[in-house]
Amino acid sequence: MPESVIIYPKQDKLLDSSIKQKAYSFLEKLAQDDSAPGLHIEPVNNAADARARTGRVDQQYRALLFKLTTPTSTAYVVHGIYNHDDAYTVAAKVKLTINPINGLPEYSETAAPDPVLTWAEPAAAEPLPAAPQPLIAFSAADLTVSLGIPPTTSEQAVALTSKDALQTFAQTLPEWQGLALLLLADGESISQIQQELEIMNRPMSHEEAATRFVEPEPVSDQELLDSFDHPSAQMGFAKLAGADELRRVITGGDFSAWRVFLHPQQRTWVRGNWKGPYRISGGAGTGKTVVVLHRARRLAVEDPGAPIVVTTFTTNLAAELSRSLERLDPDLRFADALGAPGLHVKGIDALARAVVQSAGADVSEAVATVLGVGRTDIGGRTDTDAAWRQAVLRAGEDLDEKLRKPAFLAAEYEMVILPHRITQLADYLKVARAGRGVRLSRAGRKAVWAVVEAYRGAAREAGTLDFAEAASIAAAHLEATGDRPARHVLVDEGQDFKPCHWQLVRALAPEAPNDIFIAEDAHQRIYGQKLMLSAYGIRTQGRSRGLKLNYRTTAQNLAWAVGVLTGQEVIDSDGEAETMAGYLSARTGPKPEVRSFPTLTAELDFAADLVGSWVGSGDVAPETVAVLVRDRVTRDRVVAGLGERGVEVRALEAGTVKPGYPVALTMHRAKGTEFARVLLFGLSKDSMPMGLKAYDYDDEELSEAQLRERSLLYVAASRARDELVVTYSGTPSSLLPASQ
Ligand SMILES: Nc1ncnc2c1ncn2[C@@H]1O[C@H](COP(=O)(O)OP(=O)(O)OP(=O)(O)O)[C@@H](O)[C@H]1O
Repeated sequence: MPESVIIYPKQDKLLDSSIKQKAYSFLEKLAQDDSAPGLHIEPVNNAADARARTGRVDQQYRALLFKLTTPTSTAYVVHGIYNHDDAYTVAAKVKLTINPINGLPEYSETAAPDPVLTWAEPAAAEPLPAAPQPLIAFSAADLTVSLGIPPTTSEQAVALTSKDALQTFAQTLPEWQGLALLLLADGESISQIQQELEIMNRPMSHEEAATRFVEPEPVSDQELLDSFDHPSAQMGFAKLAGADELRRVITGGDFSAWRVFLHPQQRTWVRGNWKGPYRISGGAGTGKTVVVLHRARRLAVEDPGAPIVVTTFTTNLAAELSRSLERLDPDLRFADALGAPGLHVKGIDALARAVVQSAGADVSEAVATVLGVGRTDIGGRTDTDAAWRQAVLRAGEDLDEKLRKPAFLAAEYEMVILPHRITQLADYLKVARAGRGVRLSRAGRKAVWAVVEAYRGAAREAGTLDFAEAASIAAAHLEATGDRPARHVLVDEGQDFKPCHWQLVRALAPEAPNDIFIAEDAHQRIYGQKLMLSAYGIRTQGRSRGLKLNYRTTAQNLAWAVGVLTGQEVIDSDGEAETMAGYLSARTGPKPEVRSFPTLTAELDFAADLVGSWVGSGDVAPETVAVLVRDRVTRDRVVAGLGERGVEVRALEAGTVKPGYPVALTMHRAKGTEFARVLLFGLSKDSMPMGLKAYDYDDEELSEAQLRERSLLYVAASRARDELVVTYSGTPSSLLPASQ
């Protein structure tokens, strides 16, 4: 019995939770055998389209489908799951057709459109200026004949004058149309949009187009089926071949299932070939990780013998990348050992450690290059903060009082001394300290160097290395031996990498086409300091225009998150100002709520009620609800406080989110994750910004540290897919954006 292809609409809210399970099992059976008894796949009397079929989901619900039959396959396009009678009413109106201008599949309604327009502009929301400026600078006819946006939609779109109304309107349209309108309103030209969406227009007059939209030309099932392969069609529909893929996407239920389908813009980065390193940038949730995953897969499939490294800043994120790659393609070949064919997915510090360990006794030479004295007892890990304090006590008497801080010393070490492989005072006295805020006189440098020698001496005695030293030594080892254990290196969350990490990335792969691919967002820099990639041998070949479309968060959550960074200058790793202009989301939802409480107890009471109601609603899986906090102490307080109030929440440290319970985690731990509903808890003046005193030795470093705290709040807020609530007790944090 031949399996059917299911073409499924990519809509979050297609199915309500009460019907989900039944709908899943109906579609699974349909994919396996459309003649199975119980499915009742039947043509519809009086249907607008002869391809319409209904299927029995249960006693109450019917699926409305469009059946496409070709000599080699059968496909069902799912229109929706409806109450029994509604399915027939919809079937009487809707036709599956092909857009006469651009060839994309679409539904057309035979009856007049519903006069109740939910997207209508709110009358009182904005004072009406004498002549309101339209947001879209093109005529309705242009939108129709050049892009294929239906005439009525085009007329409505060009009349809109408020962004909110456009946003709401865009949501009611097929995804490619909504996106095209948002991009037009953002100032893009029609030809830019044609390129981005990879659409061509069949030339015709406006009159002819208007007729074609009302009376579409007949199209064959084969043509319709093929039209779903168009990249822009894949924005709105998922073509699922066979029960396995269906199960992965539908019952998988998690957002990452959508990673299977790429936006045309993303495909360019996945498929592109470049002579050397390439870097993409984009705001939170714009699909950078998705690009990295798909590109890694593409390289692994195209070049099966190649050792490929996929790396990121933390071990947790690396584990997540590895799981996502397995989900994306269960047949991918993974390599446990660095240098073996296949995908080797590891955090950058773990990679450094692996290189150092595998070097055996030979590592001594690289240790000497970096630290001045060769040794092989390097198994331990230096506790950097304590070690710098000790070194200051031992040798810091000449060091300016305000520079005796671990934060200053660690930054000087990681940003200047290690990357330049400085092992002697004479070299430190000469080195250019580009990019460092603090000025140092000759005597100042001598005083710093004395502390560095004490730091290194203590680590030598203890047999330890710190993370930056390990990365530096790993890079030096690979450089010296000429060993290049990877053919391709892909980096996610590159904004947090430190100079030694980049030196290691460079040393992992030989300079060759497609050697290094980097995804980063300078706005999310929460660990590192700004730097120039070119200083570490990574010269990116022209920078890719940043990704702008946010797939994760609603426009409302996005606006709040962006508000946290408004007015801040953020520099990317080519030394250029990174902009958030044009960053947009096509999804809408409730406005984030900021709630103030007189006491922590009251804040916890509210948090317990809120989290309890989110979980109790059954709209979302419990593990997609998260409480994000600034530090571990608050996290544990939330877990205990909510527990006492009868709401079980699990603290998330290492490992993955387990199903069944909401989670509480620090904002740092939340990097790279996403949740349906997020509570940012404890956003009071005393808890955020945190730890700035450590940087008060220099104004520039202090403002970088402040920016990192802002970025951290931006990271946290941009984890929220649908709903975001922010609470504090007492005085609010100064980082909260002014109410919008
Ligand atoms: N083409 C796409 N279609 C639908 N959803 C997508 C697409 N690309 C990405 N997404 C979804 O958008 C969300 C964000 O993607 P991703 O994690 O790759 O973004 P990111 O840019 O790496 O975010 P961050 O920088 O915040 O970690 C994910 O849920 C992802 O599955």
